[in-house]
Amino acid sequence: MTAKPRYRRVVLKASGEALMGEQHFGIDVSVVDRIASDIAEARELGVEVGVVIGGGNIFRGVAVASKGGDRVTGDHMGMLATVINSLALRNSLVKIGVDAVVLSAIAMPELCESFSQRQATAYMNAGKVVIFAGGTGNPFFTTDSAAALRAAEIGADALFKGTQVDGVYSADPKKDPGAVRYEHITHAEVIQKGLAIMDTAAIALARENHIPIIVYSIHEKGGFGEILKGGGHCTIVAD
Ligand SMILES: Nc1ncnc2c1ncn2[C@@H]1O[C@H](COP(=O)(O)OP(=O)(O)OP(=O)(O)O)[C@@H](O)[C@H]1O
Ligand SMILES: O=c1ccn([C@@H]2O[C@H](COP(=O)(O)O)[C@@H](O)[C@H]2O)c(=O)[nH]1
Repeated sequence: MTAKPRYRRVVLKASGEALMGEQHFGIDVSVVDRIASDIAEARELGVEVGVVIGGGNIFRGVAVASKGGDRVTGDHMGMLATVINSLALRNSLVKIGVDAVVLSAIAMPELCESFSQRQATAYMNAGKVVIFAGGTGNPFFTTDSAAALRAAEIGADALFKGTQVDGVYSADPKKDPGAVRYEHITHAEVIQKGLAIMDTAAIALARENHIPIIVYSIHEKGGFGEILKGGGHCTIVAD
C-alpha cells in the first residue's frame, strides 16, 4: 500500500531555465517530458497539482530594461514566454495521459482559458493538473510571486520550488563553493539573511498565508514524488 502523501494540494514552481536542458535557449522537449512524468507520479499519489513555470529559458524583462528599453514591454514579453512553456508542459502531460489545462493571467482565448480562482479550484477538485500561465499578469513581478499567489488562492498546503539547486544555502552555491545547505529554515530567516533563492515578495506572501516552501532540484528525476512521500532531498522553509 502506498503511504499517504505529505500534502493534499500543492503548487509546483518549475524553473523556466531548466527547460533549456543542454541548450543555450528555448525548450528541450525531453526535459519537459521528464518534468511531466514527475507530475504524473504526484497525481498517482493522489496529490492535486497546480504548476507555474518560469520564462527564463526564453525571456526576462530585465534584459530589455538593462539595454535602455521599456521594462513594462520587456515584462510583457517575459509573461508571454511563460505561456509558451505552459503550453509545452500541457502537451507533455496530455501525451502521457494526464488531464491538464492551462489558465492564463493574460487573456488569449485562442490558446487557452483565462485564469479565475473559481475555475482553477473547480479543475483541481476534478483532478486536473492546472498550469497557471502568464505569471501574475502584471509587470515588475516574477513567476515566484505568481506561484505564491496562486498557492494562496487555491488553498495549497505547500509551494514546491523546483529549481537548479537542491535547496536553500547560506549563499548562492553557484557562486560560493563554501555555501552550506539548510535542511529547515523559516520564511523570516530567508528574508532577514537576504537569501536570494526566491524573491522577497514571494516568500512574504507564503509566510503571511502559512504556506511552507519546499526547495528541491528539478533535475532530480522522481525527486518531487519522493518528497511528497515523506523523504527526498530538499530544504523546507516553514515557520
Ligand atoms: N541562498 C541561496 N540558496 C540557493 N540558491 C540561491 C541562493 N541565492 C541565490 N541562489 C540562486 O538562485 C537560483 C534560483 O533562482 P531563479 O528562481 O531565478 O531560478 P529558476 O528556478 O531557474 O527560475 P526561472 O523560472 O526564473 O528560470 C539558483 O539556481 C541559485 O543559483
Ligand atoms: O508576474 C509576472 C511574472 C513574470 N513576469 C516577467 O516574465 C519573466 C519570466 O519570469 P521569471 O520568473 O523570471 O522566470 C520575468 O523576468 C518578468 O519579465 C512579469 O512581468 N510578471
